[in-house]
Amino acid sequence: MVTLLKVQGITKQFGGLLAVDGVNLEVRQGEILGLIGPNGAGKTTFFNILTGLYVPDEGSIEFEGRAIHGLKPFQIANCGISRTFQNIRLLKEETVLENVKVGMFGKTSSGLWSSILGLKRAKEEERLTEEESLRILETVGLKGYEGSLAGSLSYGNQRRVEIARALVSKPKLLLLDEPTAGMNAEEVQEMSSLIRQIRKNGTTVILIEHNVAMVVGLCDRVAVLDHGIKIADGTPQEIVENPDVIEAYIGKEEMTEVV
Ligand SMILES: Nc1ncnc2c1ncn2[C@@H]1O[C@H](COP(=O)(O)OP(=O)(O)OP(=O)(O)O)[C@@H](O)[C@H]1O
Repeated sequence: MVTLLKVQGITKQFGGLLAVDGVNLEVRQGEILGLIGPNGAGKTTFFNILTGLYVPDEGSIEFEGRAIHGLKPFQIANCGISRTFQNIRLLKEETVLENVKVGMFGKTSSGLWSSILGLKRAKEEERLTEEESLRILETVGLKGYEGSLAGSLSYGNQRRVEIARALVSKPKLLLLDEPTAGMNAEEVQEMSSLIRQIRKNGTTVILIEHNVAMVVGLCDRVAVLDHGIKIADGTPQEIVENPDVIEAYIGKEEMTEVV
């Protein structure tokens, strides 16, 4: 399988704390990779490094063979990496459609002045963005919600809007930071189906997730962080049987439930 993302020796320190410590990780095109680990293990910091919010102290990141560490967030987004956040970040007083269209920001080629002056090219881009946003809303199961205020939607549906916003720019790699946080069992099932659909449509996924049963059922491979160090990487079955993982993270009882 083709390697999409290759991370080598990535390290990030905050004061005396090594939040991410020499992490190596390869992500293959078309896979769903789970990233798990206890609270404070460095998972979100790792996403922040991948997306350019943090510059790593050491290490390299290649995306499709091109070095991307040190690039600005918008440059990394333009390479085809998109994300959602742990805490829902929507414009709650705006419509669902407007929220999704925001995901195209920086992608359209018409400049600010063309937009303000309503030039033909800007209008055409606006129409295409709207069309694509409506298509993505249908993919994530929100057809008919485009005119609703984002803040009026259920928690689960707000998460879908966030995912739609991340997908509208047609990313090659989607990073999902705890997409099922606060969801009930039915919503978790629906989220798993949506992630499978996203992969089927051609997007590779890295998923930070605390719900181990979901990770085991959904992911092709799982990587485990503990205190910033990657302690394991393998198939879900290998991970749930790995003694280091059991000790560091989940505890024997919980692990046996999902094996
Ligand atoms: N900007 C920052 N400044 C200082 N410390 C930070 C910063 N960002 C993260 N940290 C610290 O780095 C460590 C890793 O945090 P991170 O949020 O990456 O963990 P996590 O695995 O995502 O945890 P959780 O599962 O709770 O979301 C934590 O100790 C955190 O307090």
